[in-house]
Amino acid sequence: MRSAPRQEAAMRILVACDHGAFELKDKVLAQLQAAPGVEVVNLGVDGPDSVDYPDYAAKACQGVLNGDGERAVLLCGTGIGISIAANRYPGIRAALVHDEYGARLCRQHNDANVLVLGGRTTGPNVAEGIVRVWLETEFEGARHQRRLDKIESNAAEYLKR
Ligand SMILES: O=C(CO)[C@H](O)[C@H](O)[C@H](O)COP(=O)(O)O
Repeated sequence: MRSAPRQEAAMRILVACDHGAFELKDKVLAQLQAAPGVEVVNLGVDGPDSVDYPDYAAKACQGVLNGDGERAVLLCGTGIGISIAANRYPGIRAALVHDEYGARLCRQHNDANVLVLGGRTTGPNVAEGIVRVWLETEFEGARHQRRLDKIESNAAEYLKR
C-alpha cells in the first residue's frame, strides 16, 4: 500500500499592528490565510482605538524568537516606529518595504524574518505584491550570511564594553 504523501510543515506567520494600520492588516491576514503552506496568527490590534506600536512589536518579535512562528508581518502608520522597535530584538531582521524590489532584496540579501508595512503610506494593491514576493523569495546565503553574522556579533561586542 502506498503511504500518504508527507505533509510539508506550514510556515507560521505572526501578524501585528497598531491602530494606524489595522485595515491594511486585515487585507494582509486574508492574503496570508489564502496562501498555501502558511499558517497565520493574528496578534491584533483589530480596531481604530489608539495603542502603542512597541507593545505589538514585542508580541510578534518575542513570538518569533520563542519559536511560536517562523516569521512576522508588522504594520503601523508609516512602518517606521514598529521597525525601530522590532530591530531592537537580537535575531530579528525587520525590513520596512515599499515595493516589490525591496521585498525581493530583503529576503535574498537580508533574510528578513519580519516584513514591515505602513498602513498610511502603502496601498493594498502594492502591499499585496510586496507580501507575495516576500513569501516566495529565498535567502541567498554566502556573502550575505557573513554580513548577517556581523550584525549580531558587532552589536554583541559593543554591548560588552
Ligand atoms: O511610529 C509611527 C510613525 O513612524 C507610526 O506611524 C505610528 O503608527 C504613529 O506614530 C501613530 O500616530 P498616532 O498619531 O498616535 O495615530
